[in-house]
Amino acid sequence: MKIELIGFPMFYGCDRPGVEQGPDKLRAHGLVEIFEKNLNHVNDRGNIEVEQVGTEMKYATHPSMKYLKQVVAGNEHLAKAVENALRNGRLPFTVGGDHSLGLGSLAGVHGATEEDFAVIWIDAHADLNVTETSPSGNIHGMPLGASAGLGDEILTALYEKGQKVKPENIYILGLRSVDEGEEVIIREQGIKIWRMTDIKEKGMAAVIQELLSALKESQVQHVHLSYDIDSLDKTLVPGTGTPVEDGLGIEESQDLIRAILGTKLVGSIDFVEFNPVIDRENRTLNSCLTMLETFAQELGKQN
Ligand SMILES: NC(=[NH2+])NCCC[C@H](N)C(=O)O
Ligand SMILES: [Mn+2]
Ligand SMILES: [Mn+2]
Repeated sequence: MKIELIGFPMFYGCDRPGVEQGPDKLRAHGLVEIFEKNLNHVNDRGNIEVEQVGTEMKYATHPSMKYLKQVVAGNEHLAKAVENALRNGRLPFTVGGDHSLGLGSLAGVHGATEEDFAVIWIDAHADLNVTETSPSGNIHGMPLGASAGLGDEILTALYEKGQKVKPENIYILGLRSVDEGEEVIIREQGIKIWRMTDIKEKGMAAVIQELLSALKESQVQHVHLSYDIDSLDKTLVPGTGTPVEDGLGIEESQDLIRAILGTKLVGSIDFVEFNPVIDRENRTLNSCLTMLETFAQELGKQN
């Protein structure tokens, strides 16, 4: 298993500075070494270039989608990097930055894979908004919807025109903050979800079984795993822009990650929304390092 680490230092998608420091903060605390300890081939290709602009650019390209041009430009670069990594036989592991990077990541996966692939989105939020349903205008609330071909063409046509992933191949886990418009999209598109209430009711083991059997049935050969750290309970991640209570515990999250990676179908990963500037007592940093260690260990078993 060869890993390509990609940093995506962007805050434009969440409109909250600090999250762009996530990749370098994690590097300073051993990100690369965590992977090297567990895997033979790790290439840190550094950070994707992100244009630096001031707040006057927030609504310069669109009346409600913030920093639209900058988000699109950065994600076009990311898509290329992800596609290249996959074509070179590596697993792209993209570290954010805000979750708008799902746009570039999924576009890159779509570019490199011939067949349908699945997306597992672990998140307190659905990130399925379109311009009309978004309560904030923050594009990090839209990447999954746009990748499914919903909403404004500027986002759906990013990197390549059209839908990147079929709604029937989307699985969201950890949900507990879903906007009204997103609820409608989930229903209409038949997107498979497990809310925190489902996880608490059934237990993580049962949810994992449901997820794995649905995946198996779909027969996809590539799974993209997008991990938003705000899926964890807000007490574990004070350093994230949109924390939500009643989230996953570390062990639950580790069980889930181990089971998903255990399928050996995961070919690309995102790790997003760590904002070191608003962290408290390094709680979020430590949660991130613990989870990254779990990712690395499990990927290491795939040799
Ligand atoms: N990737 C995230 N943390 N997304 C949070 C999105 C919050 C809210 N649903 C919005 O669209 O503004
Ligand atoms: Mn998210
Ligand atoms: Mn989230």
